[in-house]
Amino acid sequence: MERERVLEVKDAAKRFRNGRGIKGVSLELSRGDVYGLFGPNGAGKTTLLKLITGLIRPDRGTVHLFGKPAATRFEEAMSRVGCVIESADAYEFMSAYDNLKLAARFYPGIAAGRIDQALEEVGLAPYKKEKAGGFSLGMKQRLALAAALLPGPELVILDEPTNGLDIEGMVDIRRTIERLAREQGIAFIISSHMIGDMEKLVNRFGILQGGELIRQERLQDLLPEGTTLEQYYMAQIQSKKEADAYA
Ligand SMILES: Nc1ncnc2c1ncn2[C@@H]1O[C@H](COP(=O)(O)OP(=O)(O)OP(=O)(O)O)[C@@H](O)[C@H]1O
Repeated sequence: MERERVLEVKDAAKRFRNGRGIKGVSLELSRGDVYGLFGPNGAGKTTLLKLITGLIRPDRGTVHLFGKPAATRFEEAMSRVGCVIESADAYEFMSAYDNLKLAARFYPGIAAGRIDQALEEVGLAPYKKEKAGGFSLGMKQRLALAAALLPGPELVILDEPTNGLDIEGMVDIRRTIERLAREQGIAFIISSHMIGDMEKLVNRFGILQGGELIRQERLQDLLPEGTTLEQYYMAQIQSKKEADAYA
């Protein structure tokens, strides 16, 4: 049976004044997919995520969320999406619970008890009364994820969720995402530089380079025996650089 289509980006382009941006990107995500968005610094990953969440408008192309055009049915579409883009900042002087209470004001009609449930889902329930200022980076990332989970989203967009985390923090976030995708069928799109770590998590991935999606694959069966995703990634980036040099 075909899984429900959660996101469809068609031929999206955005060019900034400095000539950078993204060029003709198309991608699709279905329920339960965990999609890794990889690429060098400045490749356009954050730009693409911002475009999906309506933070910037494309010059060209379309974004459909749950089968509906995001441009005209934005609020309806975004009520089913959670995102953490660019910063996982919390109000340091407030408790984890109060941070989420504040975030919950963006989602009218949220069920009572949802805050506790979201804290439970990311493993922060025992720390709910503690001030976020005393949290480790990993705990702050989990708190930001909890805020994104508040509306009970079907798609979660995460920009560099493991950036700056130690190994334990990375494994922790990865396991949380894995569980949410498996148990709740939530689709994730995650930008990251931590390719080795993401290999264990994603079922699909795309490589952005110079604003173009140069590769888009299903992880299963892709890698020859003994090859890591990191090696595959480096080979793709290198061959695009060589192709561009000869063009
Ligand atoms: N608002 C903006 N105005 C002008 N240029 C921008 C703007 N936002 C992004 N850019 C440019 O677009 C390019 C892509 O940036 P983006 O942040 O999407 O890359 P990224 O792949 O997320 O990089 P990183 O891995 O470093 O976070 C960069 O060269 C950046 O300078």
